[in-house]
Amino acid sequence: MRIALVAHDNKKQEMINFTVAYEPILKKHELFATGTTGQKIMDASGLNIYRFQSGPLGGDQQIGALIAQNEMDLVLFFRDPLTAQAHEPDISALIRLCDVYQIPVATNVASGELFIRAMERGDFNWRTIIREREGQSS
Ligand SMILES: O=C(CO)COP(=O)(O)O
Repeated sequence: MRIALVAHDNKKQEMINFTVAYEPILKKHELFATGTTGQKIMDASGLNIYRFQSGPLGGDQQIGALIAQNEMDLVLFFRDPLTAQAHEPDISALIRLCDVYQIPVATNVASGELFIRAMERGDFNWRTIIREREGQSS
């Protein structure tokens, strides 16, 4: 599974705690993140993460592009709902694309935990099937 990890500044510590706690599961997957989130996770854990640009500099859009190409399976985006973000349109666009392509997206740590456990149980194996099928037809 390809997993995108994104956290706004006030949620970065939650994301770090989350990824450290679930490192044994996460390390079995291909991980992507926006710039600062990815750096902080790598500093705190042994996880290897492909980092895009920082969110305000286009990182959310880069993740959105992978979703539009059907190359992302799960998005864990711990949003800060109490702080205005200069790149709000990019954030909305990323979440919108998740809905367009029916990609599971968790916007807080509670739903993130449910998703990670579901993934470990194999509940998201349908994503692999869809990706392989679409890969063959294109
Ligand atoms: O702003 C973000 C997502 O909208 C996150 O970006 P950073 O991980 O670079 O802080």
